[in-house]
Amino acid sequence: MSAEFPPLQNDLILRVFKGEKTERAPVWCMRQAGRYLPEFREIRVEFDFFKVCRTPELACEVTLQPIRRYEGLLDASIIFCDILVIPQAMGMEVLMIPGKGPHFPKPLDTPADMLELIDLGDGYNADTELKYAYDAITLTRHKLEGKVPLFGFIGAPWTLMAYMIEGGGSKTFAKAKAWLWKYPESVHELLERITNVSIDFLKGQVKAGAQILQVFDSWAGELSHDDYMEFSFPYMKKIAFELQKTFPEIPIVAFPKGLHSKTLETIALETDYTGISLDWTADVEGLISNLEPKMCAINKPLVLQGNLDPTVLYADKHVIESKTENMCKKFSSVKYVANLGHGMMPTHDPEHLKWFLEAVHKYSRI
Ligand SMILES: Cc1c2[nH]c(c1CCC(=O)O)Cc1[nH]c(c(CCC(=O)O)c1C)Cc1[nH]c(c(CCC(=O)O)c1C)Cc1[nH]c(c(CCC(=O)O)c1C)C2
Repeated sequence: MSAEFPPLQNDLILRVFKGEKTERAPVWCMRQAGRYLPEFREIRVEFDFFKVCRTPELACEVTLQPIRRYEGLLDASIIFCDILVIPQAMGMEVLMIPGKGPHFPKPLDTPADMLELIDLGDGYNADTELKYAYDAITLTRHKLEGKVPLFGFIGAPWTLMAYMIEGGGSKTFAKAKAWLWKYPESVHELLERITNVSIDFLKGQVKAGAQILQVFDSWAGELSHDDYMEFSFPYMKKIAFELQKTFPEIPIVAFPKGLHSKTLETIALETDYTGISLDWTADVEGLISNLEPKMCAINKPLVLQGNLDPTVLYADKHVIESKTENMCKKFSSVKYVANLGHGMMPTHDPEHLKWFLEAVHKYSRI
């Protein structure tokens, strides 16, 4: 399958995920395609958000925009899509309201509403329902001309469940968390169903040409360690297990945003994730000193990704450089992929991102 694609010219990030020491840290950014780029906003004037996701030529174009703009500075691309295409594929309506974010006109209110959800399966499967995403990935692999590898992604089951119940973003996640205590059996059924669709979707993305995968558990930090272990961990674990079983050569990264060291350690030690992406609140030095000997003992390299606070990109060049240098130093003893601790923001200045990328190139060199 991959033999049909142009040969890869920059495999830095793939080598890090294999546990190799590299000449410098590879770098990419979550939401590197998006509203902070004027060329993206131009496309969004004309096309609705999900229209862009569903039109392979448009999704490919916006995926390539940052690769073109930051020529030679980014070491990976990520397919333009959204985590909410899974709830859509399961039959829920999701709108993207400009300036506000995702909106579900009919969120799940009680477990009875789960009856209307569709499982991808016989006659209605991920291959047909999410074909647009696979076509976008295949087209993008060709159009990238082997410049950098392409990430595919999904949202973690807990994070998707939270959106499906809240109907959009939330400050407290009170509705989604109330389900955990009121309807634990239905919650596990729902998480299992989302997990199975997600596994099919990730496998389809790899078959279409994705070379690395990331699972975004953006709302992991809303759960205590014990609740994370009950309501997110088993499903996260199953996803990595199934993907590694089928595609052992494809790295898979977990981004469990907002978790503390104990839970992060459990993910590193007890799952098949190739790497863990950290946000800026993580205790990097503490995590590395505790975890590295334990990973050594199980013969698994510790690969970490992250974690500059995205708001640092509002600072001037000098501050961005010194914060990036400091970040690179903290991770220098492990296999490391530089990134932000969360996504680019619409009000970021594209020039400031360039300073960050250049600083990684400069300060992560060994
Ligand atoms: C650019 C963009 C995206 N999604 C949304 C936007 C902005 C909307 C617009 O253009 O109008 C709406 C869009 N979609 C979502 C949100 C978050 C809403 C909220 O805060 O609750 C918004 C504004 C939901 C979503 N969507 C995603 C996550 C996980 C990462 C994270 O935590 O930020 C989440 C939580 C993943 C995502 N979403 C996107 C990507 C593309 C690839 C890239 O990174 O360049 C990715 C990986 C693309």
